[in-house]
Amino acid sequence: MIEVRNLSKRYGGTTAVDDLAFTVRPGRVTGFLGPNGAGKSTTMRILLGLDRPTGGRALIDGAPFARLREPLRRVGALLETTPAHGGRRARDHLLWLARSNRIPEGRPTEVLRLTGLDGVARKRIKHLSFGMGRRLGLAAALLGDPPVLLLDEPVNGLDPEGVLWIRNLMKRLAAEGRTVFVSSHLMSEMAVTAEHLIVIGRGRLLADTTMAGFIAANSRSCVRIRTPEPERMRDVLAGAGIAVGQAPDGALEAEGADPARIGELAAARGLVVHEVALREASLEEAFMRLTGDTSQAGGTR
Ligand SMILES: Nc1ncnc2c1ncn2[C@@H]1O[C@H](COP(=O)(O)OP(=O)(O)OP(=O)(O)O)[C@@H](O)[C@H]1O
Repeated sequence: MIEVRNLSKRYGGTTAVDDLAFTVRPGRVTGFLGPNGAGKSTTMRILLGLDRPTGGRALIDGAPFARLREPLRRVGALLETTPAHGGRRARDHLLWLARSNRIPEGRPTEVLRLTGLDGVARKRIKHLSFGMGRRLGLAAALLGDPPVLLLDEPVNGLDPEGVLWIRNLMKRLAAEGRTVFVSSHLMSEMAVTAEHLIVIGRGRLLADTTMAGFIAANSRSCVRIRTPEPERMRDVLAGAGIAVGQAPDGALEAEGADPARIGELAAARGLVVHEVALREASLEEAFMRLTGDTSQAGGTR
């Protein structure tokens, strides 16, 4: 489990993380969202002992990273820039990591298979494609079979097959009972991957909730109506107390209305309708609504 307690980080006059507190639990994928400059990478770096907090604590299984014994067995991490020696062969890189962390020598072969890299195990890292490099980063993260995984933008720059593969891998790792904490800018991807969300803006916690709860709380669904008699439809709906707006393509839109009720009203007045469809709000819309006024990068105070 990951615990962030009253965490703050200042860089000179910039507050990157501001009294942040949340817990990431095992058994599900937790998405970490926030506009550019919200403090996601800073929080992840502090969790991994790569940066020191100005105040508060960031704990993995109850201890700060620096106090973890055999850290690769406790937490696996994929950062946007995972350093690896380009001249080294993929398998040798993993062997070196395994030896320096008392991980069994057979494990590199296992994680190479798990990440689909068996065929390139002997290639030098600098000759791997971008996607293969990401897979190697994941192989290193999984080397110690850790119960906690921290992944910073893992699907950035991957092709659709790579994106799908990482999505399924994250879900499988969570289903095995691991804590999977993943940051991403890709809302559509998070919507189908994460069950729980931590959303921050300007270093502060904005939401800590289930995916479904987040969308329900921060968005409004609307009913789309297409009819050859829009003016009459407007009047009928207005008479029933339903406010109607207009979509860019000319269709009518009724926020928070019930499609069945609209269908019944139209039928009662003999109105022709070509479409009455409920349009559920997306994670992206909910995110924009919540973070709208926090999305300027930076937090200078
Ligand atoms: N080493 C640093 N020195 C000075 N300021 C920094 C440093 N690292 C981050 N910041 C600032 O802290 C704030 C948070 O940055 P951070 O990279 O953590 O945000 P983020 O949510 O990961 O953003 P992005 O989505 O753009 O990656 C930003 O204002 C950034 O400019």
